[in-house]
Amino acid sequence: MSDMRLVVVGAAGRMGQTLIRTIHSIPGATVAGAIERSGSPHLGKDAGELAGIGALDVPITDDPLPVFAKADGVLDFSVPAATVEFSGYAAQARIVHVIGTTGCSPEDDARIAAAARHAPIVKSGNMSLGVNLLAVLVEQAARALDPEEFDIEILEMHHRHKVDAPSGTALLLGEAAATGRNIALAQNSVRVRDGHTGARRAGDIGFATLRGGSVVGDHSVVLAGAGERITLSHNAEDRTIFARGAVKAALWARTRKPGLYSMRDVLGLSQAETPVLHGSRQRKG
Ligand SMILES: NC(=O)C1=CN([C@@H]2O[C@H](COP(=O)(O)OP(=O)(O)OC[C@H]3O[C@@H](n4cnc5c(N)ncnc54)[C@H](OP(=O)(O)O)[C@@H]3O)[C@@H](O)[C@H]2O)C=CC1
Ligand SMILES: O=C(O)C1=N[C@H](C(=O)O)C[C@H](O)C1
Repeated sequence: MSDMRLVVVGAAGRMGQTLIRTIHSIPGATVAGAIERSGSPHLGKDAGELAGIGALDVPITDDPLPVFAKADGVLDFSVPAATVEFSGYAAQARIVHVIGTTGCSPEDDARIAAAARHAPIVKSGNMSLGVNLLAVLVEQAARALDPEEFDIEILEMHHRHKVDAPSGTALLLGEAAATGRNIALAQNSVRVRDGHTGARRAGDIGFATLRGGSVVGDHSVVLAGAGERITLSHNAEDRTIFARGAVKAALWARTRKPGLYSMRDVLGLSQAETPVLHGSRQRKG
């Protein structure tokens, strides 16, 4: 099969630049376009030069339609309003849309699900192998432990520029815990505590958010019982882990039917009792 031609939207952002570098380093994929918002100071610049890998002859543009028409897939780590719009354009072009954008509302998610009727979409709050394996472990731990005896709290820390909370990953881990307990997260989560809150309700899944400095992404799930605590955690040290996952998702989705898929589907963790993850990374040269 020919190289997959991938467009990066939000190409000048932290993830956008990481994606340009990562696509360029992975066999089977090529940078076919780079999109930024209208008015961005980066319009017209070469995407490769901006990402620090030298010219790729891919100018950054704010006109997605002609770029999508010549591409096989879109990697999108931008903002919710743009992601919803791009999901419509990708559906129109019948190309893969990989969505890493977090902070989407239920209405945004409904529009993305509608677009997935026409093209394959992979959406996940975290594209890394480690976090998706962690989610499987959290689900298993939550299933194994009695909610009357073990309280679940999810703690996350990110860099000072992050705009949404709790993080997409914290919510993904909360969903995993809720699935393990066979409950709905929305009805059993406490996302903020302040003032005289009263005692903790058994069965709640709590969230706590820290922001500061340059932290790429730290997540811990604490299962706290009387006299003992289990902590399952993941620390992201480099954004390349998310970008590699996104490219892997695009290559995987290329041969899939229209539908909304998760990173667990891509990594084969959806059904796995004992996940086999050896040799899942590839690199050029
Ligand atoms: N799922 C995962 O694995 C991961 C998800 N993320 C998520 O990805 C998103 C981006 O994160 P990050 O790269 O740190 O953020 P940045 O702010 O660095 O990047 C976002 C980019 O999108 C651009 N943008 C805004 N509006 C549009 C538009 N209409 N069209 C095209 N581009 C637009 C921004 O431009 P400007 O700044 O000029 O407004 C910016 O360059 C966040 O939601 C984050 O949570 C991040 C890492 C991993
Ligand atoms: O904004 C970020 O940086 C990150 N966002 C994602 C999230 O909201 O969980 C994934 C990762 O933790 C980095």
